[in-house]
Amino acid sequence: MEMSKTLNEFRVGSVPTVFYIPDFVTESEHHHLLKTIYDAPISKWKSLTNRRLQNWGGVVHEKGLIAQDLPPWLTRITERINEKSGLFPSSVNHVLINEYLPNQGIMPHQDGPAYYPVVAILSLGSPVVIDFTPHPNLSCRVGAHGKGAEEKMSDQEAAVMNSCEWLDNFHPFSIILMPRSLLIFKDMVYSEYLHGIKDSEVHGCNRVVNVTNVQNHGVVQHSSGSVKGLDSDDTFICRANTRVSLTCRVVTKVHKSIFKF
Ligand SMILES: O=C(O)CCC(=O)C(=O)O
Ligand SMILES: [Fe+2]
Repeated sequence: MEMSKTLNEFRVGSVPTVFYIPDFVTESEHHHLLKTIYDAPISKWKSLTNRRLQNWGGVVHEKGLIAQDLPPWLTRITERINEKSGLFPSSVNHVLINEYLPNQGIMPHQDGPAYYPVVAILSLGSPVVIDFTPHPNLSCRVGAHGKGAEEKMSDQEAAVMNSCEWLDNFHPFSIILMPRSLLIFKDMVYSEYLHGIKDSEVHGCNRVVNVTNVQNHGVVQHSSGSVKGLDSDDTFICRANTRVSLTCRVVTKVHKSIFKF
């Protein structure tokens, strides 16, 4: 990341709380991170049905984080994320490392209330497309301004809800995550959108909002109509390799130990 640039210069798309920073780590750091991740004991990996993950920083419980110090090879990265973004209230204290084979992904989801509503995702390995979709309940929640469902909306509030204003502002969008890039999203994108990665080897790019960031890499292809599920002239990327991502967050409630003395 160029020192002179402010975070705002990395904003992408039409929502104001998504940032895409290319080249956040160097080629050499990329290589060493992957090596260190794969040098971890096999027991460090937890296998899920559609991906593997390593959990660093401790276990997240309902009541907060049973904290464990992050290893220095991770704090070197998380401290840079803290410093360059200026968006976290304290040091990043939790890192989830996800590994995806080319036909694996992660279902559309929200990260939930245990975390401070800022996420920084460092990408390694194969490029992928991450999709953001407005939460199905969004219309109710935005329209009611946080009121309980049983509370009645005023006519004015109902008018706001039905106006094009929010409809125009909340639509699906996608971002290509190149290796070595950092994606940051926060606030309403954290709370009002779902994010997910399709479990297919081909990812459509028609809704990608950061195409200019990836133009030089030659990864985006144009369909001639012969790729399954794509219309002619649709754009797409092919995932040939494994992707590894580091999801860096702050768990606000921290317990040093589960034992009381
Ligand atoms: O791998 C990614 O880019 C997304 C990971 C994610 O959404 C999560 O760990 O909650
Ligand atoms: Fe997530």
